[in-house]
Parts: sequence; structure tokens; C-alpha cells
Amino acid sequence: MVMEIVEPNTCIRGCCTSESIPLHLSPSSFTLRSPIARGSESVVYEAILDGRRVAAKKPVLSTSDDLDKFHRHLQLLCNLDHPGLAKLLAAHAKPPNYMFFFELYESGTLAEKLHVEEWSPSIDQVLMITLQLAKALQNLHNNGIVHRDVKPANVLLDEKLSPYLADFGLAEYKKDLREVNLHNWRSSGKPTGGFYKKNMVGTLIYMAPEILRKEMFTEKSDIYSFGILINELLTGVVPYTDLRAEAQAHTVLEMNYTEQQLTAAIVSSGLRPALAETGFHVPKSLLSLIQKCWGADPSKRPSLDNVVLELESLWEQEREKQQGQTNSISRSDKDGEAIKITGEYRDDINWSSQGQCLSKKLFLSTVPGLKMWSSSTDDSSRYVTRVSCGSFATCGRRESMEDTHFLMPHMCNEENIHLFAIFDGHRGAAAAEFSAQVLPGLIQSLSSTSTGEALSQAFIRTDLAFRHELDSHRQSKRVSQKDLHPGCTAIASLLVDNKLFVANVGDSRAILCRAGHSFALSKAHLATCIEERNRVIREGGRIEWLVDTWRVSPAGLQVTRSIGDDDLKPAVTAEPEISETILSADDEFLVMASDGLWDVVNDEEVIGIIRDTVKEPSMCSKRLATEAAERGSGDNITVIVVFLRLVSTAERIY
Ligand SMILES: Nc1ncnc2c1ncn2[C@@H]1O[C@H](COP(=O)(O)OP(=O)(O)OP(=O)(O)O)[C@@H](O)[C@H]1O
Ligand SMILES: [Mn+2]
Ligand SMILES: [Mn+2]
Repeated sequence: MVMEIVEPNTCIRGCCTSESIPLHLSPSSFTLRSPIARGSESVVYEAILDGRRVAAKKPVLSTSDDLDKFHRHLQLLCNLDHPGLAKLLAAHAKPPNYMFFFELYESGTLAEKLHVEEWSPSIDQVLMITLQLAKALQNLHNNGIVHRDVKPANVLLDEKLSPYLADFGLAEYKKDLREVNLHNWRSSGKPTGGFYKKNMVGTLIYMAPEILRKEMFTEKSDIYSFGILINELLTGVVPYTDLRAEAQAHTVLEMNYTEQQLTAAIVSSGLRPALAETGFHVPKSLLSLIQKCWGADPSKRPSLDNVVLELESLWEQEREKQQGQTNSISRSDKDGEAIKITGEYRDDINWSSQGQCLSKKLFLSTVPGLKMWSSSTDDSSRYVTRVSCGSFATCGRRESMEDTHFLMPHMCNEENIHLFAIFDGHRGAAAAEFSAQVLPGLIQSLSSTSTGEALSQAFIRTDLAFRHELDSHRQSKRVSQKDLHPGCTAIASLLVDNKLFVANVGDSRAILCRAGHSFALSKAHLATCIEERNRVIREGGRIEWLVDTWRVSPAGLQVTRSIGDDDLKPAVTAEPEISETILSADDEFLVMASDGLWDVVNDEEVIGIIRDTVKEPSMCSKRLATEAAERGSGDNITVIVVFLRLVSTAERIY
């Protein structure tokens, strides 16, 4: 827009000058239309300026302090010029009208986009937005300015969803900060004066611990807020809440925290919002960048130069990955004939379930048949295990629990047959919940075949039954849930006399402690494993390097075998790998767990922890899960511990 500039182009006091931004306008050149928003210190109107739609920010000016502030604000804005900053088009700095005219950004604020529209950006969009904002903030910092109010509500979006950092109402020159801080604290006892009072609840969650402690604001405090913002963008969750309520509606009080409690927790206990998950497309390095940004020690937070570099390299990696996509043949699903287990389960399954903490202990009625697996000859020299088992499952840092498991010692009243299983759900908990209900019955019904074959068939049939159920569910709900493709990993240990069979699909794991050492009883099925990758491709699936690792496309699944995941069948097979182990007196215990444990605790550590724990299987399970949580496991954690020989809870077995 070329607007006529009337010389001398200064404000009425002469303190604000600009070569390109008109600073006094004739009353006929603008009209205010309807208000867009009422901020805490201004009303923002849609306006027409020189025939063009713009946004007019009209600050509330009630004291001479406010007027001084307006002029400082305007001086600062006149010195800004960066494509990532909300653009000042003109200002009117004469009584009685004091107004800023900004470019009108049509798509509202990032906060509304995330929490009112419930927009979930792709990783590309997250990287694009964070990089542009980082560059804008870098420009501010390099010009000696700190923003002091970085939060999604102050990020405006245009139609292309490009972000613009806005609201410089609290921005200050670094050189003036000391004085500003002193002034504010003296006048109100709070970091930013009246602003603090009005906005504390909404903005507290973006404030760095040093600000909450009423120490100096530095540019590193902006970095902190920026870290919180990136995480909010990834999770879609308002910091410290799971509420996706209207952006304005959330208050700290609704989160069951009082303002003081939250402040105390952020400052003293290092409380931070729940970190986004590495899940499908989120690169680990982005998460560690967030953590560096919101670190407690301002001097250890990265500078914006570093943040920009890091984001640029992530952005490039993302580009490369997407260009390096391998195209391979898609093949139609050939195992379409699902076995019919209709009706029975439908009522029990919550298809959109996000899961709850479920610990299933199932006891099936006595059905003859399982005995067939026990050796018919009563071999008195055969080693006899003495089984005691326990489990512990926790949602961990996740919002929802998608793991399920069951313990079935003495299955069907058979003294020497025991079954234990863990299912780790993804894309919802439905597959995990279904499998935990169905698998035992299927294994039981297959007892006329060999034990290993029964396990294998039971997995395959659980998968077919689940997909069949899902299809009928979809038909009953028509198209609305066609994008629903829940799946789960499954690991089952079946102990028959002294033979231990472990069947596995996915990345849960079982280990055996034999004479003090660990033995793996299962192997993880992940796209990082070359054999699995080749198998998936051979079977018509697509493997791509997405974000940070090999994944099955298009869903971005890391596991290459699973129950469910009907969009990736048959390549992501439900056929388990089965190990068979003859147990002897050397065998002390079996540990099964979902990847939430194994991600952060290795086999030898697991054995060490059990060695140091009272020999009670539930306690051991709980200790392992707790240890994993303390080590920062970001996932659901389920652990089953089975002692295979007699132990007293009071005794240490080593
Ligand atoms: N250029 C613009 N284009 C579109 N909408 C805008 C623009 N500027 C501001 N708004 C809207 O007005 C709201 C308030 O603007 P701004 O944040 O600048 O005011 P404020 O009074 O400082 O608010 P607060 O301090 O409460 O965040 C924004 O959240 C946004 O919804
Ligand atoms: Mn604002
Ligand atoms: Mn503001």
C-alpha cells in the first residue's frame, strides 16, 4: 500500500519518526468497523484504511503513563521490519485518537486455530511455523528488543497459515529492561504491573521460572515461552491442561491448580507441560530442542540463532526424507476371508477408545482339552516350575492408556498351564482391548494342535476377528470413521509344564533370567530391522524413512507386525514369531513388558532391579515401571513379572 506521507512524519511529541509508515492520517482516510477482539489493553477493530481492510488496534489509554507507553510502543514498531512480524501500516498518534493500523491477518490467532478449531498441524506445518516465528523473534533480538509475551494468542495467521508474531505491547529494548523491571515491581510488586494482574492466569503458563521468581527478564525468557509454544503446537494441548476448551475459557483454576501452586511447581519442582510424544512423525531432536528451550537455567537455554539453525536443519531433513520416498507396488489384501466371530464382542469394544488403565485378569471356565498339551507320560524326572506372577501398568506421561494385559495362572484350572500377555495399542486402544478379551479363548479353542501352532493361529485369528469387527462397525457407522485403523502389538507367554512358548508381534519384549543372566525370548518387529523391512516390501508394503526412522507407510507405523492396522495388511502381518524354551532349575523369572519399559531400561538393568527388590512379583513389576517412568519414558508402561521357582517374599533369591 502506498500511502501518502505528510511531512514532517512524526508523532505529536516528535519522539516517533518513520520514513515509510505514515504517522498522522486525515480522519477521512480510515473508518473503524466492527471490533475483532478485546484484548486486555486494547480493542482491535476491523477497519478500512485508504480503501483497504486492515486491523486497527486502539489501546486503552487512561493515564499519562499509558500515553508514554503508547509512544514507546510506536517508536519500537517504527523500527521493526521483518516478514515474520505483524506489519504496522500506519499509526494515528494525535489526540483524541491513538491507533495502530496493522495488516489484517484473516485466519485469526494460533491459539484459536489450535484450541477452538482443534487444528492439528502436520509436522511440516509445525516446522514451517516454528521456523518462521523463530526467525521473527531472532530479528527482534538482534535489534536489541525482547518481546516478553510470546504465546499462541499473539501469533496471527494469514490464509496460507503463515505465522506473524504480533502484540508488541510488552516489548522492550533490552537496554531499558533493568529500569522497566524495577519500575514495574516497585509499583505493583508484580513483574509486569497491571498486565500481571489482568493477564496472569492466561499468560502464567508461558512465563519462565525466573519471571515467576520476579527476577530479570532477559531474551532467554522469550526462548522459554517459545519452547512452551512449540510443544503446544505439537500436542494441541493448552499447557498444564488436557482441556481443549475455548482458548479464552481456560484458566489455571480450572486445571485444579491454583495460581500459586502452579507457580511454585514450575519454579521449584521444574514442572513443565507434558512433552509431545515422539510418535509418528515428531523428530526426537525437536523434542530435545523444546526441553532445552524451557530449561530452568536461562543461561543454558539456546540462543535464537541456535534455535533457528536447529529448526532449519530439521526442516531440511524433513524435505530430504520426503523426496527420498520409495515407491513400491501396492497389492490387494489377499487374506480377506475373515473368520466369523460376529456379534459377540461388538458391545464390549469401544472403538474410539483412548483407553483406560486396564488390568485384565480373565478366568475362563474349565474346558477340557488344554491337558493335551501336557506330556501324557507322567515323567517324574521332569522339572516342575513353581509360578507366581504379578503385573503393573501405568499410563505414564501419556494422556491415554493404550496398553492392556492379562495374567492367567493355572489357565482353565490346569495346574501347570499359565498364560500371560501384553498388548500395546496404537491409533487408539480398541485393538489392544479386543485382543486381551479374545486371545485366551482362541488359544483354548485351538488346543488340539501343537502349542506353538495354537499360539500362532490364535494371533492370526484375533487379528482377522478384530478387522472383521471393525468392518461391521464401520458399516454400521457408515463413512464417518473410515480413517480409524487401530492396531496393537501382542506378546503372549504360554507356559506348559516346563516348556515356555513366547509368541510375539511388534516391539514388546520378553526376557528370561537364567542363572543370573538375561536371555531374550522375543525379537522386536520394527522397520529398523532389515529382515522385517525386506519382508514388508516383499509382501507389498511400503517402507519409508519418515522423520527419524524407518516406518511403514502411509500410516508411519514403526512396528512391522501387529494385530489390526487394517490399512497396512497384509504386509504388517499378525503372524507371530515363536520361541520355545525348556525350563530348568536355573531359570529364575520371566519379565514381559511393553516398549515403554525397554526404551529406557535394558535387560541387565531389569535383572539388577529385580535382584534388589523384595521378591514379590507385583512389587517387582511396579518398581520396574516406576524406574522407567523416572527415567523419562514417555510411553504407557506395562510390566509382567513371573517367578518360575519358589521364592519367599522376605528372602532375596541371590
Ligand atoms: N492484525 C491483526 N489481524 C487480525 N486480528 C488481529 C490483529 N491484531 C490483533 N488481532 C486480534 O486481536 C486480539 C488482540 O490483539 P493484541 O494481542 O495485539 O491485543 P492486546 O490488547 O495486547 O491483547 P492481550 O495483551 O490480551 O494479548 C488478537 O488476539 C487477535 O485476535
Ligand atoms: Mn495479545
Ligand atoms: Mn498484549
